[in-house]
This record gives sequence, C-alpha cells and structure tokens, in this order.
Amino acid sequence: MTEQNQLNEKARESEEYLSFLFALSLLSLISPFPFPPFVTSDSVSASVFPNGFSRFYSQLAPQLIFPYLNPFLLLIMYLHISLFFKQEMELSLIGLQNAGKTSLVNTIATGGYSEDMIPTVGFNMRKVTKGNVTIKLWDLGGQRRFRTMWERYCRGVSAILYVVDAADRDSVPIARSELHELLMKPSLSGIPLLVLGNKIDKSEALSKQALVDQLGLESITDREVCCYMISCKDSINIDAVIDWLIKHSKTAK
Ligand SMILES: Nc1nc2c(ncn2[C@@H]2O[C@H](COP(=O)(O)OP(=O)(O)OP(=O)(O)O)[C@@H](O)[C@H]2O)c(=O)[nH]1
Ligand SMILES: [Mg+2]
Repeated sequence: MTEQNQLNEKARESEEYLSFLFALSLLSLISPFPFPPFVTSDSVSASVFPNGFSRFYSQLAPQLIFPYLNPFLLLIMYLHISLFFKQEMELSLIGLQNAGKTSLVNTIATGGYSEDMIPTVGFNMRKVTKGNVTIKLWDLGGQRRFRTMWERYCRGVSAILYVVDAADRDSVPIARSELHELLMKPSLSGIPLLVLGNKIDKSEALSKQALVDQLGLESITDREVCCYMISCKDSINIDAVIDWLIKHSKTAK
C-alpha cells in the first residue's frame, strides 16, 4: 500500500471512529440503563481504586476510564476529538485558459463533468470537505488578462495546483514560461507545487515524462514538486490528487 493510500485510509478510519463515538454518545443519552449494563461507577471504583484512595478521585476516575458511563463526558470527548482531527487547507488552482481547472474543482467536489464550460472571469472560490479536511479552493481565470492575479491568490496557500492541458502541445511552452515566472516571486517561495497534466483521455496527450521535461520541472529545486497525469472527463487519477491534498493539509496555516 502506498503512503498516500495509507493516509487516505487513516482519514477514513478517524472518520469512522468519530461516527462510532457519536453514535455511542447518542445511544448512552437515550438508554435508560448504564452502558454497558454490567459496569457501574461503584464497582469500577472498588476494583480499580482500593482503600485509601481519595474519595474525589475514586469517584471521578471511573468516568475517565469508562467515559461511556457519562454521556456528557462522551459528547465533550467527541467534540474535542473531532476538533483535533479537523484540518483545513487553502489551495490555488492556476494554469492557462482551457486547461480544465474549473472542471477539476467540479470533479473533486461532486464527481460531475461537463463539456460546456464557461471560461472563468476573475476567480471562483469553492469549499470542499473530504474526510476531516476542509479545502478552500481558489479557482483562477487562466486568460492572459487574469494571470497577474495569480501571485496574489497563491500567497500563503498550503499548495499550488498547476493544471496543464497535456493534449494541447502548442500551449505547453507558454504554460512553462508562466509557471517559472510565477515561481520566481519571493512571496511564493517554498510552497509545494502539484502539476496536473489533464485530458489524458485524448490520444494526442503527452506522456508524463514528456510533460515533466517540457515544463522543466526538474529544474525546480526550491520546493516540493509532484506531477500526476489526470483526466477530469474519465476521472483518472482524481483519487491520487485528493490523497495528495489530504497529505498536504498538515501544513495548513
Ligand atoms: N477531453 C477532456 N476535456 C476536458 C477535460 N477537462 C476539461 N475538459 C474540457 O476543457 C474545457 C475547458 O475546461 P475548464 O474547466 O473551463 O478550463 P479552465 O482551466 O477552468 O479555463 P479558464 O477558466 O478559462 O481558465 C471544457 O470544454 C472542458 O469540458 C478532460 O479531462 N478531458
Ligand atoms: Mg475556469
């Protein structure tokens, strides 16, 4: 199992654990019996804390050891753990017009895909929740007149997603120069970069190695760089993208 799959698995496990705790707290709230019925506060006190232990602790401790005895403690625990596990991140999606940025946001958010897309004017902001991670996505317009905004919306984000139309070979050199110009800005130094070669459902799409070479990704050494080949249309490698995002939410500000 890859590291990314393990992380995804962990996020799913913590989500399942929280649901379990929540269900248990609801159950103990509506149950007329102590839960489980054979454990009582007194019997636990007597067995775990024999003579001499202070009265205060001997009464409090069973609640801590068996929190399901106390539905309110369980609820507090649930809220605490859910806050602890909750992670947030902010991302910017950039790339030339027609690369598929807005399509990617739709695919991540709803799994939906449409051929009839309207070019983004300025930017869109979308919030997407995946497991315990809330992702705030800045989807920026890729037309030349909007590219000057890219830097402003990339400042302070957890990661930059650079989407490239891998099937539009003529646009790749422009995508390369725009990317390198942006990464030279001191305000963006060190921010992890995820490059996505989109539209691999098309036969004319470049291979991953060709895209890496033509974008000059090997020369970027001042930050973490990762590249995936994806298709929003056929939902190829979208899971790998989501896993990468969850992994990088740990660096969220
Ligand atoms: N074949 C194919 N077409 C795609 C894919 N992803 C997006 N498209 C198409 O590419 C076109 C542009 O998609 P958008 O998501 O609007 O592109 P964008 O990068 O947001 O463009 P701007 O907002 O102008 O910067 C649309 O017609 C999409 O249907 C894909 O994976 N495969
Ligand atoms: Mg768009």
